[in-house]
Amino acid sequence: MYGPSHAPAACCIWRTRVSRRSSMRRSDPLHVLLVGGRRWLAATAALLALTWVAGVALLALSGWFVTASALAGLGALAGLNIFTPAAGIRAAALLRTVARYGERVVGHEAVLRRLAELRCDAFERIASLPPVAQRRLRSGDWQTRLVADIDTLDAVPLRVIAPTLAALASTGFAAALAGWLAGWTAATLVIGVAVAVLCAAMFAGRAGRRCGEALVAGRARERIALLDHVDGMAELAVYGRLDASRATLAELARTHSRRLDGQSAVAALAEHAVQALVGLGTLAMLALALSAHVDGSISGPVAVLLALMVLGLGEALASLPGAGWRLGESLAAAARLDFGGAVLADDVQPRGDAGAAITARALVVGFDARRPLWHGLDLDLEPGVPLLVCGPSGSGKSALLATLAGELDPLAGQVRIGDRALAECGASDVALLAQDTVLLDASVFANLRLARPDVDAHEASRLLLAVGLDEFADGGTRGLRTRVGEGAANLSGGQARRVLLAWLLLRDPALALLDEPFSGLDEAARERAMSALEPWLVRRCAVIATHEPECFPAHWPRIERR
Ligand SMILES: Nc1ncnc2c1ncn2[C@@H]1O[C@H](COP(=O)(O)OP(=O)(O)OP(=O)(O)O)[C@@H](O)[C@H]1O
Repeated sequence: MYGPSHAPAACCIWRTRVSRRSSMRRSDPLHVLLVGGRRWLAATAALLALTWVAGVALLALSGWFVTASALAGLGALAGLNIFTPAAGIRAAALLRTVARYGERVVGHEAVLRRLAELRCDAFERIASLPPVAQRRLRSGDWQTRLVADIDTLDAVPLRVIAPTLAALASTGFAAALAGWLAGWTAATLVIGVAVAVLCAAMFAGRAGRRCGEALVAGRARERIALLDHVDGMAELAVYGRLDASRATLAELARTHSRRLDGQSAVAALAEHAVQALVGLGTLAMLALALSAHVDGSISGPVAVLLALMVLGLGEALASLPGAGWRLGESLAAAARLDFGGAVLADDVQPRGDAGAAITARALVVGFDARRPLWHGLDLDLEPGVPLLVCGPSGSGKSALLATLAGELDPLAGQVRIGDRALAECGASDVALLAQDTVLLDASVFANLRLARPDVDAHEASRLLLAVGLDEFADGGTRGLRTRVGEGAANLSGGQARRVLLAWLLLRDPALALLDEPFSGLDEAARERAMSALEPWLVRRCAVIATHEPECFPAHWPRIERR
């Protein structure tokens, strides 16, 4: 309502959520993904290496067996031990299938768990941003960060780190086998092929990084524009800008698909380069092995085994360029989840600010500098002396509260909490109960736990009783687990308001801003809620916008705009 972004309103209740996570989880997402899940990642890489080694063994052993059978001829076949190689081939085939299945299960289990954690972390970060910083994020932007950017990160463990480690292990295995069977020249050739593919991967990585960065930024721009278009459709139609907005969207989509084409071209080029290098490597190994066979140092079947082993290694090496070009996209996505060094609610300056004074100097409030709603307002708020803001409907009471909460930029002047400017304060410093603050479609208890995650059923029930919601307290007719429904459809307006009051009482902000806190309550409910609220209000600075100043103690100061 008060700015370009929907995030503040949507996150209003979430913003209070206090993280109890370890400091590791607050570091950058790649660290969380790789260090936090290192055991799973190691298991994934090991299973992938096993898959590829089994693949190499399968191809090489099959080649050896077919060649040995062919060379032995029909007559001598009876003398050839076919059982050991056949068992080896079957074992390699079975191992390859089982290891591949295990790699998929372990890898995805690990990554999906980590992505879920990252998503919660990112949500907490956005919700904990000071309102001023929160408003800088457009709704499409924070949705892109929470969904698409986090999804992009799954490439790092699954398509970058695990395949690279597994490709190195497979190369090591193939080089060792080649060295054992045909000497150091064959081993060097295997390593040479791997190094050549690695160079191609680095080239693809450099090209892909630029492409990936542009893709991530473009995707965010496209989603922001799309949501702005859908949200503002009525206004765009009224001002005749619908076609222009559609054209912008189409242009963004075209640019995005051009970038995707560019990325596919890099991937295809890298894939062909790997196939060419592996093909050349296979031919080189065949030539080397045949010359060793002519020398008599290795048998014919072993020569074929060596050549096919290089061919089999191609599957492992083919993953390297993909790892390179995906890294750019993932790094760009990870950078977008940094939120400019945003801090979580409990990272913000040590609290104990609950007793701090709030000052506003020469504050000008409004939506239009030519018609300010409040002009040159000076406020000195002391804890224990709540200020009532009165005035007729539309006079700017909510606008003043939104400005004090940092959700609406002042037209001039500034607000300070203690010795800090409002922009430096964390979301936990200010609690705004706006007229449109909503409950989430979850249980009453879950909604209360958003204010303080460690609150127990006993404490939650105590507060619900205090605000007159006996039916939702533990053991009440409906109970704490009552689902509030979408838009609190399962609750009356007065009940929803009192759940929000209980939610507010669980918080400990330096500045409490209440907009018509008792709307929808009858006199008895209002009096009960007031007696719960009053001791909480007088422990901090508070500003209350109201049409009913007579509901509050007569000695509380008030300002009025007519
Ligand atoms: N986003 C906005 N952009 C422009 N003007 C707005 C916006 N939101 C509110 N206004 C206007 O600002 C004025 C003050 O609105 P505000 O909601 O602060 O009044 P209020 O005193 O809180 O009213 P009420 O008592 O009915 O809640 C109104 O004229 C309103 O139409």
